[in-house]
Amino acid sequence: MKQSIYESAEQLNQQFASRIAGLLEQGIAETGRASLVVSGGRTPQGMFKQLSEMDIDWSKVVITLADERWVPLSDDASNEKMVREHLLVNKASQASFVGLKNSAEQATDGVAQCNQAFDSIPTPFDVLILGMGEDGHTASLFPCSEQLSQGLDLSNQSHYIAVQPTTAPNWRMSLTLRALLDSKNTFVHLVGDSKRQVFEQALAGDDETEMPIRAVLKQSDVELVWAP
Ligand SMILES: O=C(O)[C@H](O)[C@@H](O)[C@H](O)[C@H](O)COP(=O)(O)O
Repeated sequence: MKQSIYESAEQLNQQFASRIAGLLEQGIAETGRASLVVSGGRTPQGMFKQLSEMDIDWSKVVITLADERWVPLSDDASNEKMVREHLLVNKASQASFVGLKNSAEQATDGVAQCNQAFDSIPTPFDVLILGMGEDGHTASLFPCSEQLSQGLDLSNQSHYIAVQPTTAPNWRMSLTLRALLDSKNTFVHLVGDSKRQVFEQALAGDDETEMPIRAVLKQSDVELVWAP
């Protein structure tokens, strides 16, 4: 597996952001548009700031999320809120954004609308950036959730799945494994020694229901991007 290891999170943020910008430019040159799928959580925030300042034609870029927490957009747990504050600013404010949280009361009732909105995202994705939780979840494919098997089922035609983690608050909306695999460039972006250890553990084993990130690692050409 390709690994890009940096000395510090600052160095990672700068260099990773410029690589992503290059891949998006390449996508625009090839097809006129490009898609960037990002994850929520804390890890990407510093990198988003750097990326937002990259000088590319953001008006041709569609940004979306790998997963979302089913909370109002004003809630601090909202990944869309975080992306709007950290990524859809500066030059990147010209990008289009496809959010996952919609007006459905329950995440399960929001899946159909997410699937419709998916049509406006160029596929295969140009860039997919995944995070990972300490339990081996990625996007919102949580090992503890009842819905995991549907999320990992490659014959599932839905692009999204509503998920209830038992170890984290809020229902989620997540891209399914099948949708996650349809990307030209897939990165797992991790910071810190404990995440690195969990990642090594994921690489060393086989059981996808124990650590769902394994399903992505086994089936796509993932690059690890890491800093201490
Ligand atoms: O909405 C989310 O929770 C995510 O997209 C999730 O998959 C995240 O990437 C990991 O939980 C890591 O989160 P941290 O970066 O906060 O550790």
